Amino acid sequence: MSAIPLHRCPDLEIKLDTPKGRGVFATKDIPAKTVVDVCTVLVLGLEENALYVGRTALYHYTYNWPVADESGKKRIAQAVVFGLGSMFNHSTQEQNVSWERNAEHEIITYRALRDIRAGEELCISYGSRLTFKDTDAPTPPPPEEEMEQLLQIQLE
Ligand SMILES: C[S@@+](CC[C@H](N)C(=O)[O-])C[C@H]1O[C@@H](n2cnc3c(N)ncnc32)[C@H](O)[C@@H]1O
Repeated sequence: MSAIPLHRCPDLEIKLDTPKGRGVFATKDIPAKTVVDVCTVLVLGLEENALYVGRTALYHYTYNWPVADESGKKRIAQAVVFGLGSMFNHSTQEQNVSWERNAEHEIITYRALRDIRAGEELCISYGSRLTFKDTDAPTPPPPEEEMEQLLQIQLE
């Protein structure tokens, strides 16, 4: 019988009313490299996702998952992640948690990328294609400043 050892850091809480909705926060300091959670996933069929799940709120909770279709061609399916994996918000600049897929065992392992202080939110990266307005995206410079920067580059 094969088995997957589970780890979940106990020093966490879900805050319900952040600008990103619910989010995962540290209640104590968490050292770098700590396994924060090991989550199982449910890999959706390619059609199942396109026809049904992609039209529901679950669409915002699934992860890309590599699969092979009937002809052995590599495709990207979607997977529903159970446990805290579905509660981590995205940060473009301040992610402090990494995630690693294990396609064979259908799990994702989340680890602290650095020391995380009590009170900090635990954020991962969703990649560059977001389906929502990022509340902590960097503010672009005002147009005049941008033009000045462009002129500077052209002069150099
Ligand atoms: C996987 S869920 C994360 C948990 C979610 N906050 C909740 O309350 O269920 C992904 C959703 O969280 C929100 N979210 C995550 N990161 C965000 C960010 N940087 N800015 C704004 N909203 C974010 C978006 O609504 C997104 O569709």
